[in-house]
Amino acid sequence: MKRSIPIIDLADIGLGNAEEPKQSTIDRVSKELDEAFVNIGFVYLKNHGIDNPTVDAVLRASQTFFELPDSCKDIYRRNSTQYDGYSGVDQEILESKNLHEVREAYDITSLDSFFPDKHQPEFRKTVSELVPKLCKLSHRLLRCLAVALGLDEEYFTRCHTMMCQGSDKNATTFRTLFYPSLADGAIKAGVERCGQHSDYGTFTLLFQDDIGGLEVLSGGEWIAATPILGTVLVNVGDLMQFWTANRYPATIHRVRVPEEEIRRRQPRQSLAFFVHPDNDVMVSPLNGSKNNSPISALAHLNLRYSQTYKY
Ligand SMILES: O=C(O)CCC(=O)C(=O)O
Ligand SMILES: [Fe+2]
Repeated sequence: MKRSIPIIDLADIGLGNAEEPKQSTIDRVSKELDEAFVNIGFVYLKNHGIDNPTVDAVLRASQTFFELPDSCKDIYRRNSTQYDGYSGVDQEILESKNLHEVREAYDITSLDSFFPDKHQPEFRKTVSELVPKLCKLSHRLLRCLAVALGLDEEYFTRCHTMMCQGSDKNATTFRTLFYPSLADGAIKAGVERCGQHSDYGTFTLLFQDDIGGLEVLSGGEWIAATPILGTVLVNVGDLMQFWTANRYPATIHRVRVPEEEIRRRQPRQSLAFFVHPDNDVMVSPLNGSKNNSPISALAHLNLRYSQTYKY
């Protein structure tokens, strides 16, 4: 049977609710998250409390930045020692067989980081509205996951205390992605928008526009992760898979170049929030398995980056 990505209603765990969430909601959401992560590693959340205008404002400000000439964007390029900033087409190849991955991105690990203020001041303003909400929502999900795994409710939040305070402390990254129009000709072998990969950290939150193309590999089949307005998509990262001794799979996903030319001509945008533990947190499987030695969150991430970035 073809699996599908479930939708969970966060109800009073969502950020819209001023009061503490009810224990019954925490218990229900924890159970549903556990089921979704065990079965497919992906889930849509509704009623998360991050409003569409806040998300749309970042998408619009990002688009203006990405449409600048390369000579401007080059000023903000990230490199092997400086995680924050702009990456151009082909700078990150996620699937080694691909010749081209036609994707641009801008990464932020701290709101004090360097932003393209001179060329696009709205970018800092809109990202600074959204990122604190992403941190807050992530903490609420980390609590539910601890409950789901039978741990003390603060187990994971204690390991994620420095999110968005700079990559020297915690590598959690807000990334705005832009997949340019692929106007010319047919689809070519070895050209993707985003090659197949799993994410690296604890989990990822993803907002996507309505263009589509994201697919998730489950039970040997590719399943479309169709955009659903008002939801955020959450998926398990490699480090969480290791932490949970494979209970939660870091599911492989990709973004395909659309087959219909009319859709290929349209750029696609998404916003990803890659949640990582604090750099010095030592991670080992929660079930006590001694098959692998513990690894620090930072060492794990550096290993994964070294496999994908072309500098
Ligand atoms: O753009 C998307 O929808 C997904 C991007 C992604 O998987 C990633 O950047 O890790
Ligand atoms: Fe990803």
